[in-house]
Amino acid sequence: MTTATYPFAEIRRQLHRIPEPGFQEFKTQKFILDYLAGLPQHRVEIRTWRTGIIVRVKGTDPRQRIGYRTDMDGLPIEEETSYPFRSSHPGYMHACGHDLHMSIALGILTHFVENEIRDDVIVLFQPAEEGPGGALPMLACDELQDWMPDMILALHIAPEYPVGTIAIKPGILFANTSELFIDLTGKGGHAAYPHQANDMVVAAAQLVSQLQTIVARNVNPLDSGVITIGKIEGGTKQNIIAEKARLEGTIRTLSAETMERIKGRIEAMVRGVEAGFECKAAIDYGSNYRQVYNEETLTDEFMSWVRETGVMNLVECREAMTGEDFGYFLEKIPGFLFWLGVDTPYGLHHAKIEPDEDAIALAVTTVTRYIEWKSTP
Ligand SMILES: CC(=O)N[C@@H](CCC[C@H](N)C(=O)O)C(=O)O
Repeated sequence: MTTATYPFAEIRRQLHRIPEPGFQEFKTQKFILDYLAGLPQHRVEIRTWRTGIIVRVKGTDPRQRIGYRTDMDGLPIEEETSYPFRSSHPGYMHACGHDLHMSIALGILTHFVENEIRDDVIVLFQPAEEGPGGALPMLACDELQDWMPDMILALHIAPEYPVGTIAIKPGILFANTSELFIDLTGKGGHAAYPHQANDMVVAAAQLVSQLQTIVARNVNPLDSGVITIGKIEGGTKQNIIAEKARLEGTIRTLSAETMERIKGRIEAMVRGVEAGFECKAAIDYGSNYRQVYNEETLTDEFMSWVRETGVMNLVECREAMTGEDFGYFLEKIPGFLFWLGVDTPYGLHHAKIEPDEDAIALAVTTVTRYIEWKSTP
């Protein structure tokens, strides 16, 4: 961790203390609203939507609305960083950088409150990116309709790149995602009488192993897919045969066709487990996110601008199997998302991740300069 004194790093630390689940970002929303209340009000209009916030920074002679979006929610992870400003919410942590994303959004917004710009700048604080997904309902909400941006951008922290790096590519950047929940119900019983029960721990174990064959055996090796089961629950006590088990996971693909193929194979395997173990199974796909697809013209232009200005180092990266509901914004509005290097040995969703806060000021400078450039007559 650096000892950055930049004010938005301090804001990030305060936000880091209060990670909240999707659509429960009440303290986060209040913190941001309190901050916004301290800004000169004649340049801003503020609307709330559920736990989200939409801010319009008024341009002097607006010809377009330029959007910038940040996510807001934390993750159910018990923090293990060395920070003195660790999460004050037991079992919750900002482990995906949304605290940095929000502080950068506030830095950008503050810049345009203090420095006039021709066009309107719309800053979106979007809840529930980690699930169940705030982007789709936010896009449909009444509060956004007359402020809908003409172009939009966002960033995501990237642990693997040095500070001062932007990594991006035109076209697909993040995968299609689908959550996966499978509930198995059999017959419980005494541990010593397996012949009188249907053990759902054994059924779940077999199903997890079978699911791992789908990408290896059913997906074209030249295509990409991931099935991760991140959580298994089952049973009640060590000497009771489990009546119920639940698998929770996520599916990732680079194409909609592969997503359908994988879901078809999951359904077939689950039917097989039902028959084989004489149990009942229910599949729920939870929330699904569209791929993040960077609009080619704007992305190429942004990449050239970064190279020419030298504001940061530019890396043309490969696509990743991460998901982001910002993909829904990009389906409707031309724009792009880029990775922002934060140089930490621990990856996203890790309890020890400590992003380098020097990236915050660099991101604010880069995005504000870019928006100013796009807004120049
Ligand atoms: C950037 C990032 O880590 N995003 C999350 C999005 C989660 C989508 C959904 N809840 C799922 O688990 O499928 C990710 O895990 O990639």
